[in-house]
Amino acid sequence: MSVELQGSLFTDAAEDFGPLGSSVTRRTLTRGAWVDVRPGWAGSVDLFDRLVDGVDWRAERRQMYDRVVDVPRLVRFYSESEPWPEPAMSEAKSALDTHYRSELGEPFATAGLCYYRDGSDSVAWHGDNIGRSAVEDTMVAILSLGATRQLMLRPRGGGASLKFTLGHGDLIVMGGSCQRTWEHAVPKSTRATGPRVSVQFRPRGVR
Ligand SMILES: O=C(O)CCC(=O)C(=O)O
Ligand SMILES: [Fe+2]
Repeated sequence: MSVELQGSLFTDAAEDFGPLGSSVTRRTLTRGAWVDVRPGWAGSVDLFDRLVDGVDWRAERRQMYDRVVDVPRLVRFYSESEPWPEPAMSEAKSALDTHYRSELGEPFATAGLCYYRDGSDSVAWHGDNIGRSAVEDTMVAILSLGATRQLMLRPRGGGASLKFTLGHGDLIVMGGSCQRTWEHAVPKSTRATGPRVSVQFRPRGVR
């Protein structure tokens, strides 16, 4: 490997998950909810490939009336007491903690991974409101890797939806009351769509 290449790799690695500082743009929603966006937070890592190949992905099943249906995506949830598969995930968490700790009042603790194999994988409208987020303000930070997909948000109970286009390395943070007053979804895409991995960081007791 040439010295020059080593140099550029070093530079790129140092740029991944850099301090969020003023690179984050906040959009205030209704009812005490907000969304922060930081495009291109992790542009240079090959974290996507390593997660796709290295994680023991599990099919998600969900009770729907009297049937159990497959949820069209693969998932893997890491608690805080379990080793995470990639050091880069811990680096991202550290940078998130540095930026949000005082506002959030606690560190991010868990990492949820979702693998959308193509455009027919999706997640339906929901709030991450299992646990404390059913009654408390909190934050859910999402690092999007791989193919570009839309994350939609809409007020719970009805109202116009907002579309956030998430490309490789983009960060979006849903905060305030967002998990209980708004819903989010990743709709199916009819376009030819490559695979995407979503990494969600949540505080303890929020799911
Ligand atoms: O794919 C995403 O970024 C969203 C995932 C999500 O909302 C969830 O797993 O709760
Ligand atoms: Fe969610």
